[in-house]
Amino acid sequence: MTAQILDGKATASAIRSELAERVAKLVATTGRAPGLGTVLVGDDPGSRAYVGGKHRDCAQVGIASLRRELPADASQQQVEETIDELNADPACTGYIVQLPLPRQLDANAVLERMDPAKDADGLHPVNLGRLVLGVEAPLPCTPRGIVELLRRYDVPLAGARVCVIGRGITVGRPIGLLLTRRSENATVTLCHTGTKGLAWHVREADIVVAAAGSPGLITKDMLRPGAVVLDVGITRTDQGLVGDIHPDAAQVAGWLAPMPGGVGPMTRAMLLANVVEAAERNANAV
Ligand SMILES: Nc1nc2c(c(=O)[nH]1)N[C@@H](CN(C=O)c1ccc(C(=O)N[C@@H](CCC(=O)O)C(=O)O)cc1)CN2
Repeated sequence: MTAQILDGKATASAIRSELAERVAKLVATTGRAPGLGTVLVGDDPGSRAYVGGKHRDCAQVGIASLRRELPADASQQQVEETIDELNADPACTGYIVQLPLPRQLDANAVLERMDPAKDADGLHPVNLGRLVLGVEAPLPCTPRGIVELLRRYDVPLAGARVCVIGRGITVGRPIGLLLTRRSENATVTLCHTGTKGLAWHVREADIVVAAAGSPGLITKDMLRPGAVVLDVGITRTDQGLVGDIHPDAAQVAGWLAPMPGGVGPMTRAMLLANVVEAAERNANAV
């Protein structure tokens, strides 16, 4: 067996076309394009590339770009002043702070300082709290992208056993909250570095979301034959980018969202969706 591909690149491209139409409508009705702001601190090449990709996507769908860059040794105060400026800027519909931040900065304090209504990443504590409460809020982009990718390929979630590996703030923790909503109705096991018997948990799962950042962690012998496998891990090595799913896993999986070309492009598309939805909410509020 060779896994069928959950093609995030093609799906994200289709979503961008849908969003471009919604942006054109917003421009026609409000006279203004939505604006996405990004705050990039330091010069990590990966973070710089992701931010660049976000602005290229914006240009494609007609969203305006507001780029803020700070040096690697920026102080907490400098970052918070940038946050205050974007909170106050009417041209900024929503924005993100590219993570991770350099060590000297308190990322939680930065996220808390954001206006929750402008939080395009769904990572402000108020928005994460709304997710827990089941109240409408912008959703974190990678978890939302995973759910959207599975939905567009008709992969059933109701009753599915999902094993998530990784407990980070952008993927592992929020995906459990999303998938266990009544509308998705999956059962989620969240594994992490303290989990005993990882292979047992993975083998129990119908759907595996690997977001540990540990190259080749999930091997074919760990998988239930036919499982749906999503590779969210990205490690930069001298040999290039390596995912958490070992290449051999494709021999056993039923469906595979590969890295690259699976969940990553969906993350970017969902950021645009969050911005367009914020702009639509603002337009309906006036
Ligand atoms: N504020 C945030 N920071 C981070 C997030 C996030 O959602 N919000 N997620 C990641 C980085 N990220 C977006 O910011 C991101 C990661 C990967 C991709 C992507 O398209 N990956 C490609 C492969 C990488 C490449 O080609 O260079 C793929 O999977 O095809 C997009 C966005 C951490 N920080």
